[in-house]
Amino acid sequence: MPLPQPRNFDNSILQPLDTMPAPAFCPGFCPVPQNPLSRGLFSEEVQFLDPQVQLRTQIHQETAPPALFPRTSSLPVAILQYEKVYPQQYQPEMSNETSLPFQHQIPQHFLLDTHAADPNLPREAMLTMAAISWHQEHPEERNKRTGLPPNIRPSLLKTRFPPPMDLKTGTTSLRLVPEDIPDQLARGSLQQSHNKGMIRENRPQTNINRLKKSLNVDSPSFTPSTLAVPSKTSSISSQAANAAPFTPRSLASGATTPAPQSEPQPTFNPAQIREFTPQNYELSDTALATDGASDGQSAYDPFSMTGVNQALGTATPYNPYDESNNISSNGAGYFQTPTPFITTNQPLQYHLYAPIGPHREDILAYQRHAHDFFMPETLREELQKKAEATFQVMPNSQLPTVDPYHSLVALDTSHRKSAAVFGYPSWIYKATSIKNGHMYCLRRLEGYRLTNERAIRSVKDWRRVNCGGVVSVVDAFTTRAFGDSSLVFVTNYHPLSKTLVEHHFTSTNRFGNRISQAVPEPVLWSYIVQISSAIKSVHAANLAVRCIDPSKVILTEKGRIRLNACSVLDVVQFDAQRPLAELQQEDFIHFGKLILSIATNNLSVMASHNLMGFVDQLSRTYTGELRDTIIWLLTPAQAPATKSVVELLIGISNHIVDAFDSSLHANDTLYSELAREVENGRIVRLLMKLGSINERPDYDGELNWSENGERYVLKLFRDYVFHQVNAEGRPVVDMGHILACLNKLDAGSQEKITLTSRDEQTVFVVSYNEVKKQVNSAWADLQKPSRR
Ligand SMILES: Nc1ncnc2c1ncn2[C@@H]1O[C@H](COP(=O)(O)OP(=O)(O)OP(=O)(O)O)[C@@H](O)[C@H]1O
Repeated sequence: MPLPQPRNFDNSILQPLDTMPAPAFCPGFCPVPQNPLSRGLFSEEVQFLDPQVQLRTQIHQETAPPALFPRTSSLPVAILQYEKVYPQQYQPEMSNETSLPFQHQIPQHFLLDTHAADPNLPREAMLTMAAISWHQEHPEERNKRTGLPPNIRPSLLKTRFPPPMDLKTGTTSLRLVPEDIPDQLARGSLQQSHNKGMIRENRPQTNINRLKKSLNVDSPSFTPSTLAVPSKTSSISSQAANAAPFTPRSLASGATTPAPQSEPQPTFNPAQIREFTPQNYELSDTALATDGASDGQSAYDPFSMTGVNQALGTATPYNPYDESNNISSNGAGYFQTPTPFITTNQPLQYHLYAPIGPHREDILAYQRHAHDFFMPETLREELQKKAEATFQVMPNSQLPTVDPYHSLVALDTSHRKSAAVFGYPSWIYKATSIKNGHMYCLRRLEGYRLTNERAIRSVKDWRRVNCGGVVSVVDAFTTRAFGDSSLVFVTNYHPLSKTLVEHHFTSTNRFGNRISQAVPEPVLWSYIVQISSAIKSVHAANLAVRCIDPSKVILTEKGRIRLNACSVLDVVQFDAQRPLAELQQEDFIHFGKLILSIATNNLSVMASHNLMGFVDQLSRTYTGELRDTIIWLLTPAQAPATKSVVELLIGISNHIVDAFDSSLHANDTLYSELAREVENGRIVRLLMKLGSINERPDYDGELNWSENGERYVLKLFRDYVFHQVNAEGRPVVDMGHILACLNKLDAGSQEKITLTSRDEQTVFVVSYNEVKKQVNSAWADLQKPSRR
């Protein structure tokens, strides 16, 4: 079969597809990403819409410039800057500006740095100098060798995925299409594709018969009717959307009548195809040309900020995320009635979230790990473990319900209970309150008999103590639910907390021997500052802590301690009626012993009366200032003088400032993490909206609701974000791309993207802002009450 000769191609590369011999080398286009990762052999598939011909050319890797491919390159190259030509014309035709034989159409978003979350995307393409000069220097030879009609022009075959990145086999596709497709063919093809309902076609189009039937973006049949006659009600004008890509050539050149109108056909009227008819494209926006200045006319903009709205002259009638609109802002509402379900005790798979593999430190700003978009793994794991501990239940538990607390879980780590601290063995449980669903910590003193009602009422005073360094006391009562007479103290629950004994005195080496490691001095100062602040609050409430013991101070987060079991001794030793001033002075001594025991790593300090030996040990490891502070705490004031906590605070003010500063830093860090999660929360909301709209089987009796009007663009947008494929039809899975797209959608960016229908016959160029309005409009539809 004699092959038609494309004007711009050396006919040596013309091969019929069905025989498909090894393609001959032909200099041509080579999209070359700047990122050195993507270097490698690159081939291009060139197809002609001419039913007879499909071409395939192989681009040799040696077309790459020496600078980019030092090992293999030898030929000089010219670099095409597509940014220059793209905004003016998206029409797949030869660019006069560059006087190059083919213009490789790369959608603009591939060229933008902001889109560079995927480092694989090329930002410019190359044409070998050899190819340019051959085409320029041999016009006659080229005409002689290539015989395609002059209306054959190249265009992109696939635009919905980024040009490929496969190191070895990356391919992209060009195709050549006639400038004016015979109308019969066009009509037939479009009708077919319309009837097929845009059935997905994933495979690269290699079938000539398919080409016969299909259209391309050049076809005038796809011209929206409203583009031909721009009107005020047209929601997307070509000017507004920079929608040159949608403009048939005749429109771009100033003609107002596209080809189909000059030859009316009863079988096809593009204006009847809802997908391509902009009258439903944007329900309320009449001024897209003003770059979103008409936002106020949309039903609502849930993401708008007041300041921005003012700047844009917009008004938001209803913002569903406005705090005032929230029905319930208390997350605890979700857990109000936890059911005591039986669960196998499987640990969460924390490792699944952890970034695995080598960490590359030398990556550029835009080459980020997916994990960079989320909170640090350590923090996430800590929070998840705490959540898991909080909602842990004990299947088949023998523990009773202690009204109003149920689902008791024992927190004690040992069965051996000493009565050393309170005079009674004490047990600790986590429990859920039936009143509000919150978790509390129950401390049960076994075998306690209440003799004086006033004793238990003293706990009420502890409710007034509101200090971050004290575990809040909620309630106290006696109960026989455990089969004995028990006294129960209810305090706040801090999941996965450890006592200072567990934290500092139980670490062992691999032989089971205790490690005695000196606790760093800054840690001790941090404890001193925190406990001083707690004591200040307690003393200010006319109470005494009484129980400052390493086993009754809990570590709830890293470096964060709280005084626990306050109020217990007030009840248990109520009858002793010791004066408050004496108890408060005693607090300083207990405080001094606590720090001394941690500093010397010796628990016997707490019971010892001769402390000077321990104090002397301090000077080996710690500064004189710490030693002096401990001595001050341990030394009773000479009567009638008393020590006050304010005195202490003045003495350690230096360290208080340090602690305050590090607390501010920690606060800042958490705040920025929180801000990052806020963005992720927004993305989840966007996904929920898109998920509700996309592929909805019917809406208000309308079966194709999710396929029609603006929803069709959303469907294509979903493909663009989630279903990208490379030239071989393989999925391109890039979380960076997904997140970047969704963030831009959320922000309503003016950046334009190219959306291609699944049969690759229709191309929309829309901005994220327009897609965002479509999402909001469709979402508003869904929220409307039924019309029936
Ligand atoms: N409010 C609380 N929230 C969460 N866990 C707590 C709370 N209070 C104590 N715990 C945990 O319960 C466990 C037991 O605490 P407890 O005060 O009984 O210490 P202990 O070392 O068992 O002392 P003792 O031998 O005197 O009973 C510890 O792991 C502690 O971290």
